[in-house]
Amino acid sequence: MAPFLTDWRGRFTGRALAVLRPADPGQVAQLVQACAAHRVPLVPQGGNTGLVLGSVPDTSGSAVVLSLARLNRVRALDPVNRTITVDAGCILQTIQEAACAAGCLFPLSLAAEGSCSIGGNLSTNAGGTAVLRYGNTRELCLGLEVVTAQGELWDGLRALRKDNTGYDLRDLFIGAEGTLGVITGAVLRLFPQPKAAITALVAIAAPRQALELLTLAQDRCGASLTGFELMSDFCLRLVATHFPSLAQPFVIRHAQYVLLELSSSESEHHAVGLLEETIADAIAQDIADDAVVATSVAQSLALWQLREHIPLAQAAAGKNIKHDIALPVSCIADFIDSTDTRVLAAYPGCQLVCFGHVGDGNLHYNVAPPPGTAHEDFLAHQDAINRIVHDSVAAYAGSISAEHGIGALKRDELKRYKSDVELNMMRAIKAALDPLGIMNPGKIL
Ligand SMILES: O=C(O)CC[C@@H](O)C(=O)O
Ligand SMILES: [Zn+2]
Repeated sequence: MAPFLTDWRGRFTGRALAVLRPADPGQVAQLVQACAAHRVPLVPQGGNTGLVLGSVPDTSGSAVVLSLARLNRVRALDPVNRTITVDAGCILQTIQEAACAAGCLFPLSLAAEGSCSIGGNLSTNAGGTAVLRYGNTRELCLGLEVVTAQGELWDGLRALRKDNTGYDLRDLFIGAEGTLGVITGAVLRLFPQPKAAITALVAIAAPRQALELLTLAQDRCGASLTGFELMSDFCLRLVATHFPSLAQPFVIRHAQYVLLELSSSESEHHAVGLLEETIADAIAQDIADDAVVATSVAQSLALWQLREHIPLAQAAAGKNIKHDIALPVSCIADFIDSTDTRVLAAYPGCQLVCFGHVGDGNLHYNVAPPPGTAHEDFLAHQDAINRIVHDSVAAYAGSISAEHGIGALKRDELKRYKSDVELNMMRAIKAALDPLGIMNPGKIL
């Protein structure tokens, strides 16, 4: 059972009575019925790539893990309706490839796409790198199939873009992290494939310039702007240390970088032209200091690899304290300035690994120990550091979880930052749909 009991970051290992591996939604329903009859808690699990301990059991050993991995079929694809219907255990990359083979795009894209599954993406309302243009997983889902906490199979696999027939149950299960029921299938939206996607790495002096560049790029490029990621020089140095084979384009270092992606429904020529004009404008207005534009798919991929290896480089460096936060885009530079000051005043020398989906107002504000300090020892400061960072998030009316969810890791933080009015509505929903409290207990609430 070992791989099902430990989280991706290796931070926590739970215990379980058993790992259940049903083959189809009917078997999931039967298993949930049996668990309900015997009051056995269930922990639904997809690819187990989550970062907030949402898909591993606690240490009581009283629960079973319900793996959806064998529910891995693409059920149907409708190129005219532009939808794909899939099992919950389908690997995200398999869905992307099936869409591509039909000349369509399924835009959800994140570093774990080779091993995460769509059920987990839906259950956490995963974000990733294409949210700016296509939205979160929630926006990409039209219908769901769910096994309720009573073990009934709800067929909500509607392939409709409009459906105003009462409470939106689909949206309740999305982002519920398996605490209300088990998602077993989904109807997802597909999009036309862009003709070209061009990437650039733009060097800037500070996060404030990233916001100016974002406004400029959105004004100039509109919906063609499909990616906008910020990363500090420290992040790229970390990648260079742990993945020296990845080429770093800048010889002279700059303080911050923006990875910018433009997609065109017209042609590569159009995308390159638009990107070059935008960057030239940014340099003329002193927003950007320098830039490299990828001139081939391989070069584009190499730039994205630098970005996607930041969490891997952090994992290789040792344990760190992660914050996945959302802010109004306009507050990002002020947030970084003021929070850096506060964290560094309390923990001189600690390493701030700040990067993320700035186009969506989503930062990964990760804190690692000062060089030479044992990473394990540093985790003792987790609560105090969370307090500084999350209080700062609250001061800017942000959110303590943008795209990773709450799981068990941030449950106490959620209690601190949500109002009683909101928490009580959430508890009422939980009690109504899962009165026995067997669905992923201890997660979120
Ligand atoms: O490890 C992190 O903090 C972020 C992981 C992921 O959301 C990413 O954007 O790469
Ligand atoms: Zn992210």
